[in-house]
Amino acid sequence: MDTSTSASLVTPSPRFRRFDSANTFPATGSHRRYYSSLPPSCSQSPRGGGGGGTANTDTTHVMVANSKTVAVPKVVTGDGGYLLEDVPHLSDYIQDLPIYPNPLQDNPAYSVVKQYFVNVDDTVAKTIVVSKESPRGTHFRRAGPRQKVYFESDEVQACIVTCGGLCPGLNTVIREIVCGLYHMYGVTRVLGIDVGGGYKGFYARNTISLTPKVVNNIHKRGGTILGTSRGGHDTSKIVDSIQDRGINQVYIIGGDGTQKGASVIFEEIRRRGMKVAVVGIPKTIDNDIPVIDKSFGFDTAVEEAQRAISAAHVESESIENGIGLVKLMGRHSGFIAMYATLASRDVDCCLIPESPFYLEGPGGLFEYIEKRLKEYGHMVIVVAEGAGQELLSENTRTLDKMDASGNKQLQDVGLWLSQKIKDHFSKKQKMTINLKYIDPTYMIRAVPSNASDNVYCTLLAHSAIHGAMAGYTGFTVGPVNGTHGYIPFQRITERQHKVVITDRMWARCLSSTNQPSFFSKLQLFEKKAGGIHVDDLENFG
Ligand SMILES: Nc1ncnc2c1ncn2[C@@H]1O[C@H](COP(=O)(O)OP(=O)(O)O)[C@@H](O)[C@H]1O
Ligand SMILES: O=P(O)(O)OC[C@H]1O[C@](O)(COP(=O)(O)O)[C@@H](O)[C@@H]1O
Ligand SMILES: [Mg+2]
Repeated sequence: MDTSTSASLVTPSPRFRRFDSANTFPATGSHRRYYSSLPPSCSQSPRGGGGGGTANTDTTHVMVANSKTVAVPKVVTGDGGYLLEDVPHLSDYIQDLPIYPNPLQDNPAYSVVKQYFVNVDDTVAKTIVVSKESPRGTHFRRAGPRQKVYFESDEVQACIVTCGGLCPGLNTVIREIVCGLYHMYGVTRVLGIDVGGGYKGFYARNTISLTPKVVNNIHKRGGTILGTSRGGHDTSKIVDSIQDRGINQVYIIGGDGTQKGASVIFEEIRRRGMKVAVVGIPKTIDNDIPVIDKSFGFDTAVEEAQRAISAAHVESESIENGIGLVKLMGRHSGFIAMYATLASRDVDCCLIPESPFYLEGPGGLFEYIEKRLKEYGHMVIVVAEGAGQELLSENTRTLDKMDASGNKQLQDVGLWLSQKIKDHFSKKQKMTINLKYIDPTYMIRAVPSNASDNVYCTLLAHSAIHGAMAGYTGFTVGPVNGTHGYIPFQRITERQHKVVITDRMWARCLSSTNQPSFFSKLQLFEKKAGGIHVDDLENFG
C-alpha cells in the first residue's frame, strides 16, 4: 500500500476540514465514478484506520456540491492494481479521540489465542478468482478485534434496531450483540429500540434494556423481539433520539432499504460531529444484498422451503396429472427458489424474476407442462414471488402500489399462474389436471434460524462489535469470500444482488429441472429492458 486516496465526507462544521471548492464533485450519479476522478490533492498516506489518538485531518475531506453534502468513498490504492474501499472512522471527523487497550487482551477466553487481534492493514479481496495478469483489485477492510479501541467499556451506550421484513436469525444477532458486548468488552448498557418496531421505534419514549439474561433464550424463537416495521424513516428525528439518549453505538439490522436509512443516519451523525459508531448488519431473506457471500437466515429459509416442495411432490405424484405449485419469496432476486430447487431435486420447473418466461406457444411453459405430464404423470413448479410480474401487469393493468418503504407491492404470481394453468388445460387442451397450490411464503421466514445460521449470526454480531469498538463507523459487516469485512454503506446500497442467468449456478438449476430456458440469445437482447443486462449475456451459449 503505497498511496492512498481518501475522501470521506461532508458538511461544514468547525471540526471538519473543508474541501477545496475547486475539487468539488457532482452531488448526483454513482459514487464509483469518483474513484477514478479524485484529484491528486486527495492522495494521502494510509492511516490504517485510526491508529493514533489525534485525528489525522489530512485524510478527511469535505465535499460540497450544489450546496449539498456528498459522501465520497475512502479509497486507498496500492501496488499491482490494489484498491481498498475503506470505511469511515470516528477519527476522520473528531480530533484527539482517546484510545484504549482492547479489554479482550485480559479476557481468559481470548487471551490464550495467539494473534487474536487482526492486523490493522489486513484487507479482504472482493475477487479471489484471478489469473497471472489480473490486477489485485478491490479489497475491504478485514473485520475483527483491534489492539486499540476507541470506547471505554463503561462509556458505551449501545442500541439495536431491527427493520424491514422478518428473517430467521434476527433474534440470534440481537442476542449475540448483547452478549458479545458484555462478555468481550464489558459493556452493560444496551438498549433495544422496540416500541413500534424498526426506525419508528426511535421516536417512542421507551426502549427496552437488553442484558445477557434478557436475551438468553431468544435465539430459539423466530421473528424479532424488538419488532420491525417498514417506512417512517425520519433522519433528524432518529439522530435527535440517538443524541438525547446518549447512544454512541448504533447497530442497525436490516435489508437494502434499512442500509440506505443507516447510511443517511451516519451522514447526519457525522455532520453533527457526534462520537457515534453506526453499524449495519445486513438482513435479507431474499439474499439480494451485494458483495457479501450470503445473508443470514437464507439457509434456514431454503431448508424450510424443502418442506413445502416435498409436500407439493407428494401431492402431485399421488394423483393423475398432478401439478404441485409452490410460491417462494424473492421479490427481485430468485435465490431462494433457485437454491430450494437445486436442493430438492423434485422440482421440474423453477421460475425466477431474473429469467422471463412465457406461457403459450413453442418453448413456452404450457407446452413443457403437457410434455412433462404425458411422460411422468406429475410435476412440481417452484415460482419466486417476483417472477413473471411483467406478464401479470400486462394482463391485469393494475396501478403500481408501494409499501410504506416504497417497495413495489407484487401481485400474487402463484394464484395467477395456478389459474392460467387450470384454464389452459381445461379449455384448450381438454386435459384433466390436478393442481395444488402451496404458498409457504411467510412460513420460511418466520422460523428460528438453523444451527449454521446461528453460528453465522454470532460471527456477524462479533464482527460488528469489534468494528464499532475500534472506532469504525458507516459500514455494513459481512463475509466476503469467507472472511468478514467492513463494507462501506454505498457499496451495499448501490445495486441489488441478483441471480445471473448466464452463471453456472442457474445452468445447474436448469439442468436439474430440464425446463426450457424460455428464450434464445436474440430474445435475451430484446428482453434487456425487462431487467436483463447485456453483461449477463457474456457466457450465454
Ligand atoms: N432510501 C431510503 N432512505 C432512508 N430510509 C429508507 C430508505 N429506504 C428504506 N428506508 C427505511 O428502511 C426501513 C426498511 O426498509 P424496507 O425496504 O422496508 O426493508 P429492508 O431494509 O428489509 O429492505 C424502513 O423503515 C424504510 O423507511
Ligand atoms: O409482507 P411484507 O412484510 O411486506 O414482506 C413481503 C416481502 O418481504 C420480503 O421478504 C423482503 O423483505 P425485505 O425487503 O425486508 O428484505 C420479500 O421477499 C417479500 O416480498
Ligand atoms: Mg429490501
